Amino acid sequence: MSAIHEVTATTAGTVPLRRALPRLVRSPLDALVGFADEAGGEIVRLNFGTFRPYMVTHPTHLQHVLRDNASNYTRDGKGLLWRPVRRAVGEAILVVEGPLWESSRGVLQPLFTAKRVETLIDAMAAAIGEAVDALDEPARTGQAVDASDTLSRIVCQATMRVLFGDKISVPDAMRIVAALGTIATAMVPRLLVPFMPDAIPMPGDRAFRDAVRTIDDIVLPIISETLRRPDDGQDIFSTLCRPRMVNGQQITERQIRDDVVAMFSTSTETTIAVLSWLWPVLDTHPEVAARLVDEIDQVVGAEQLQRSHVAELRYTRMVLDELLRLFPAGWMIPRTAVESENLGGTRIPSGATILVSPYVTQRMAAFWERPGAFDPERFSPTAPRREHRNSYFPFGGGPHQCIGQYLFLMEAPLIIATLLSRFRIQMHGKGDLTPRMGASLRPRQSAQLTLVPVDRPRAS
Ligand code: HEM
Repeated sequence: MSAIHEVTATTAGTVPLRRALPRLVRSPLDALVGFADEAGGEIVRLNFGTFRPYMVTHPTHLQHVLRDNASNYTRDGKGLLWRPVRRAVGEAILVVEGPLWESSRGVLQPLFTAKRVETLIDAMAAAIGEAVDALDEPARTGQAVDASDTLSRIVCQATMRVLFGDKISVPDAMRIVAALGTIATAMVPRLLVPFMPDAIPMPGDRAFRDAVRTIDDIVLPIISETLRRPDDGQDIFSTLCRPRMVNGQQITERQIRDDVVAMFSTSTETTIAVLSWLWPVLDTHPEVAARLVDEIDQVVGAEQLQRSHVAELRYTRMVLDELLRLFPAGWMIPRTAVESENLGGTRIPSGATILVSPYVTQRMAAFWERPGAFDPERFSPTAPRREHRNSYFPFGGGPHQCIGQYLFLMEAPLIIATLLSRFRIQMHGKGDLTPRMGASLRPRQSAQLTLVPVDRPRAS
């Protein structure tokens, strides 16, 4: 029995509805961090009326939930919090547990190991370079570009090339990204009132349905075609369409569709969301911007970006680590307790909803100095070791740990370095670092950017 069980269990402290509600209405994300700070790392129960989840924030406790006793804290795709996500991605790797999850994870994971990702760097750098070429024209004419659209196009070109075998065209990929954006916004009312039955219409439902149809019209024909003509390609369609049995039955077209959509959404939305914070951060932290540009000038200069550059972009990586601390795309990780247990002195009843949030723990004063300050130095190799190592977990942990983390950590520096080696980027207006709550965390407004070409001869 671990130390976690050796104390007498008490009932979790509760944040009463009358105290929780006004703060949640004003600013839900600040409210969650506030409740966690006030509880000082103890498990706290949030009273949202009929929905009363337990928020687990201490690094020791969350490691227990996500990893050490993961089999007792399942994702329970049928649970309240998952319902809106399930309506979009159905039976996908992101939602289910058991044999179906094992089968999807088993076939997809080999595509994302550190070793395989390493082999994708040059193809990805080339695709990013091609997408960034399209910015030469607005840069030459001084026309502003929208940060979200620009990032979406770059990420789509890179991701469709290395993960989806160019089977989805970039314009179609952009339509899927837009549809997923609609879904993310349209599901917020249902995330806020998760106990509302599907049969009762809510704001956002129609936009949600239309967006799902847009996605299906693009991906279903590709799946049918790949099933008709199987090949040994290493892209996501070919991999998921290979025959495999789950629970004694052949995998269905619907299940393949759900995994394709989940993989599309995780591989694009997360990267776009995290990188969309770069512009407001650089605008409000000119010293970080200067150091980042300086590193990229030194390492990349006028060269075409390639594999050998990535390991040398050390400050770029520190900036990314800090972006992932303050704005982790997967900001909420819900679980359901299978059996009751005593977690760090608090009784967790069977069936309880558990909320683990990288966003919350990574901003708690108990574990981070000046938690709200953007300071990449925290991740410097010479920084003192963190007392609570597990207070940083932007990619989750345990059996469901993100399979895309190596890909992200390769792709994001390539995008930043390609852009900043070719342009000086000015953001219009003032950078605002307050996130908008949604399926992932994005700035409240997409930045408008002016790009000034860096004047130097381009090496071939
Ligand atoms: C900034 C980038 C990203 C962040 C912050 C992030 C975060 C996370 C987190 C927190 C989880 C755990 C969910 C849970 O435990 O329930 C997760 C799972 C997952 N992520 Fe990511 N992710 C990122 C990028 C990606 C990318 C690029 C891909 C795909 C290429 C990806 C694919 C997945 C998948 C498939 C899962 C589910 C794994 C499973 O349940 O077995 N993610 N991610």
